[in-house]
Amino acid sequence: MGQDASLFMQALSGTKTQRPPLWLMRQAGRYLPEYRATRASAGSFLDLCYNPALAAEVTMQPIRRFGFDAAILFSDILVIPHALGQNVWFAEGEGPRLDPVTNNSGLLALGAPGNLGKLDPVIETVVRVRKQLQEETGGATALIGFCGAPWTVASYMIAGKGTPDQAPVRLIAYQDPAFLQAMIDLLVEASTTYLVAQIDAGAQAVQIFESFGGALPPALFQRWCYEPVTRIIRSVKAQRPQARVIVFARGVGHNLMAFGGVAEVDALGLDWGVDVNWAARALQPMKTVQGNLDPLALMAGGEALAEGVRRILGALSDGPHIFNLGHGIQPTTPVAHVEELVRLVRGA
Ligand SMILES: Cc1c2[nH]c(c1CCC(=O)O)Cc1[nH]c(c(CCC(=O)O)c1C)Cc1[nH]c(c(CCC(=O)O)c1C)Cc1[nH]c(c(C)c1CCC(=O)O)C2
Repeated sequence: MGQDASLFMQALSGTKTQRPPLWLMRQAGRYLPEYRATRASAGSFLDLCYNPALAAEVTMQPIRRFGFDAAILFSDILVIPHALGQNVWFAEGEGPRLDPVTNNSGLLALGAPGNLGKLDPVIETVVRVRKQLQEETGGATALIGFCGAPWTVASYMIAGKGTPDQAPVRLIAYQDPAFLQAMIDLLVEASTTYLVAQIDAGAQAVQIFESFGGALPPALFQRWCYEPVTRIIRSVKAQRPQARVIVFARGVGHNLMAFGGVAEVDALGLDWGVDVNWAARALQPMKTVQGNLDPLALMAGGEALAEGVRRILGALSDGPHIFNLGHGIQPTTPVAHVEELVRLVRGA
């Protein structure tokens, strides 16, 4: 079965499909009891990311339960700094922690961008998932690989944790742009190598998560979001033209138009702050759009969920559209609400 046989790949290739394909950002995770069970048996979160059998298992869990149209590789955006030699760990209940890198000597202590051997188990996970998808869905479910965008990953590398408004990286962007540029360049190179490896292992599409794009003032957007992300995409597409690329730049508003003008971008992710009627007019004529249900409408369920789904389908059904949330699913979301979402989107 060719890759265009899946609804998801058709939509990503610019086709308006009969119903929008559906998947959810962070669809493998703590809202699923079977994830919590596997996670408990794996050891640490990074142990789970680097265990191909278990990582493949949790990637498949939401596919088996909900029949989503795409699976997303189970890993994390912070495996790149980890592979480059930065100390990264996930403190229980606190989120990611890293030993901060704040100057050139810290950067020089990290490994070369081409040396990503630590990520071999993640690449092995991609191989396994693609095989399982082929066996269990006949290829009807596509496989998405991913990485974080350089600005978002750099914000963790510099601050050593998640920070309100990404103040540490923003300050460095003003105080020491040469250092930040060196870090971003390292991440562009490593991310490109990593995405090409995921594609070669079986990922049909890749998504770049610029989760903290909204922290960038307009004057800084071009240099720290648009340029690094576009460099990655152009390089990946030059090497693997068959791959499809989704940009999820959260909080950048009308700057999504900039990515709409990049020929190598196939789809634009819409966060829950984007007006879908604007997206239908301004973005969808250029690109497939993906999103943008508020994850809290899904958590709430009932009429809030039904109304959110109706509004999105009403605005975006005239062009290529992939149904998704406007950001990752929250851990306390009831599974029954996800089942309801699937029914609503499939019109069943
Ligand atoms: C910023 C970011 C991170 N990781 C990611 C982003 C970008 C997307 C976004 O903005 O949400 C991306 C990510 N993280 C994870 C995936 C796996 C695939 C999937 O989407 O199902 C993906 C695509 C697993 C994960 N990554 C993490 C978990 C939870 C850890 C656990 O199970 O203990 C999972 C399932 C940990 C993580 N990893 C990160 C944070 C902030 C946290 C802690 C917060 C949280 O727990 O949700 C960094």
